[in-house]
Amino acid sequence: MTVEIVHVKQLKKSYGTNKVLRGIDFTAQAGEIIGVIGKNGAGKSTFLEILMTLKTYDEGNVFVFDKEVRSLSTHQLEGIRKQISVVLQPTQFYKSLKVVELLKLFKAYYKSSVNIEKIIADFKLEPYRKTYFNKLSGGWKQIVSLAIAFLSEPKMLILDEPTTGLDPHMRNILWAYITKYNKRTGGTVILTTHNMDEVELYCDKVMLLNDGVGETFDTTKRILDSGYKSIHDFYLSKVSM
Ligand SMILES: Nc1ncnc2c1ncn2[C@@H]1O[C@H](COP(=O)(O)OP(=O)(O)OP(=O)(O)O)[C@@H](O)[C@H]1O
Repeated sequence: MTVEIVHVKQLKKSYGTNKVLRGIDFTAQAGEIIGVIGKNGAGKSTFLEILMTLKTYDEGNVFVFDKEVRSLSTHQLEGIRKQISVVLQPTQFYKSLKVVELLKLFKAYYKSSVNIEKIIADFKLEPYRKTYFNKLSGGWKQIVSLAIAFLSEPKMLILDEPTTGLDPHMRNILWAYITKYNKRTGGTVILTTHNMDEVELYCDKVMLLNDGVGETFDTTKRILDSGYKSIHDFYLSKVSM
């Protein structure tokens, strides 16, 4: 049986006169890993922020866990947000804490049963456990932010360009974690990336945002079976500069 986690119908969103989303249809079933792709400025982050319930929209319907986001009270929104994890930009607050302290703090906040030592091992954070967050390099800050996102054992994880700025080993570590989390908990992952190889390797489905609409929304396998050599080729043939 499939369980629908997100259902979007004819979603429209403008910033002033800039019509960014012009009628998006989209669904995410429990357990899917979906890659949202498209050129710079296509509206990927805007779309994800609407799914995170952080941004308002102008027209259409957005259902998350079967609830229409627009009609929810603040209290109901909080209930939904508890089940979603997102990677937000670290705040000033992070700076004064060591990696292990941050993880412990968020574990307590989320009332998570995840083992901190396992997270430290999985994300290769052992050498940095006592390093202050603000002394970490950009890529390691990102890894810590991602580790925090996994701490809550979310039903849905929304990641905006999670691998940008990570070296090849760290990308592999993150993808290994995402796929393990997905298999173990059946959690749904929706992410944006400009790396088409990652989409091809790890995503069940692909949503191509182009000119404000979902030009293609299909399984990675069907796209490849339809004759494209790779998702990279598919992207280049569909999207002009
Ligand atoms: N808060 C905002 N106010 C006004 N315009 C915005 C705002 N956020 C985004 N935009 C505009 O909306 C369009 C889509 O931006 P968005 O960041 O969603 O695209 P993106 O596909 O994530 O881009 P990238 O791949 O470069 O990160 C762009 O033209 C951008 O300038």
